Parts: sequence; C-alpha cells; structure tokens
Amino acid sequence: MPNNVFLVGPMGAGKSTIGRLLAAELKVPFYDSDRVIEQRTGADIPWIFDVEGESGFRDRESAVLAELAEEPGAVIATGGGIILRPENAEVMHRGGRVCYLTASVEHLVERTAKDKKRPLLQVDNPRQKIVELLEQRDPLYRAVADWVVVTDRRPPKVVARDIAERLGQD
Ligand SMILES: Nc1ncnc2c1ncn2[C@@H]1O[C@H](COP(=O)(O)OP(=O)(O)OP(=O)(O)O)[C@@H](O)[C@H]1O
Ligand SMILES: O=C(O)C1=C[C@@H](O)[C@@H](O)[C@H](O)C1
Ligand SMILES: [Mg+2]
Repeated sequence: MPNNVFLVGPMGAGKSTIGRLLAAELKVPFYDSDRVIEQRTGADIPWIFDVEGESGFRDRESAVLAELAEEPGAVIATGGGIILRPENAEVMHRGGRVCYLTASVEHLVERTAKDKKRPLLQVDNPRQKIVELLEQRDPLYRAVADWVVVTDRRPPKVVARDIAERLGQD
C-alpha cells in the first residue's frame, strides 16, 4: 500500500515550497506534478495551455499523477486544478494521504502576483479570478482531503514541521 503525501490547494497556497521542505524533513523524495508535466512535455505550462488548451493540460496532469501515485512513499505537490477530474481524487486516495493547504485570498493574491507562469491568472482582475476559483474548488479540495492546513502568516518551514508531526501521529 503506497504511503505518499499529496498536497492539494489553490495557486499560491505553498504546495511546491512546503512540499519540498516536508520531503526533506521526512527524508523522502519530492515531486511537483507541474514540473514533471513540463519535463515530460519538454515545454512550460503557459505553452501547454496555449497550444493544447486547458483540457490538453488536464490530460497530461492526470497521466503524471497516476504515475507519481505509484511511488512507495514520496511527497507530491499537485497543481491547483488537480481536483477538477474526479478520477484524480481516487488515484490520490489509493496512493496515500491528502493534505489541503490553503491561505486567505489576500495571501494568495500577494504570493501569485510576482510571476506569469500561471495561465489562469493572466487576466485583468486576478484577485476576482482567485475568489471565483476558490468558490468553485474549495468544496472539491475539502472532499478529497484527509486534513486542512492554513498557511497564513506562517513561514513554510513551520508549516512543513506541523505537517510532519501530524503525519507521525496518524
Ligand atoms: N507560508 C508561506 N509564507 C509566505 N510565503 C509563502 C508561503 N508559502 C509559499 N510562499 C510563497 O508564495 C509563492 C507561491 O508558492 P508556491 O509556488 O509554493 O505555491 P503553489 O501552491 O505551489 O502554487 P501553484 O498551484 O501555482 O503551483 C512563492 O513565492 C513562495 O515563496
Ligand atoms: O489552479 C490551476 O488550475 C493551476 C495551477 C497550477 O499549479 C498549474 O497546474 C496550472 O497553472 C493550473
Ligand atoms: Mg506549485
């Protein structure tokens, strides 16, 4: 039975940042599904959205998730939209435990404002888009998660340690 930890949650929640630190803390491998998709494709996420559309990206995302879920014990940071396809929830449940990382809209806006690598936020009003995505997706994140961790005003290292402790208690 695989014993992975999947981090799910909105863009800017800190899945990639905290996932790397958590894996180091647990001394297990770390994978970031967005980065693995880019490696397999040989192109970055904006290119995939542009050329293959969001549905092309989602196909690649599900394939990579299924592959990573076969790991025996790793930390896997997922993309913000991983919960959009119901089969991905099944794959994560079979592959280990799921932690929902989230933060206030203010923090999400601030943390995602710096770069242009997120196609869904290249709009006139990214804040409004973040609110809309959260309204749509929060119930889906909650449905798949074994527990929820709020990352507001807490440094990534502290959050990673908190998750490691929680894992040790289960
Ligand atoms: N707890 C935190 N406190 C302050 N800044 C943070 C925290 N977590 C992440 N950040 C910062 O927010 C930015 C986005 O974080 P990160 O890329 O880890 O988010 P993500 O959840 O992986 O997003 P995506 O779904 O787009 O991949 C980074 O610049 C990171 O340094
Ligand atoms: O929230 C989303 O739908 C996304 C989040 C990112 O991690 C990437 O997977 C991509 O930019 C799409
Ligand atoms: Mg990420």
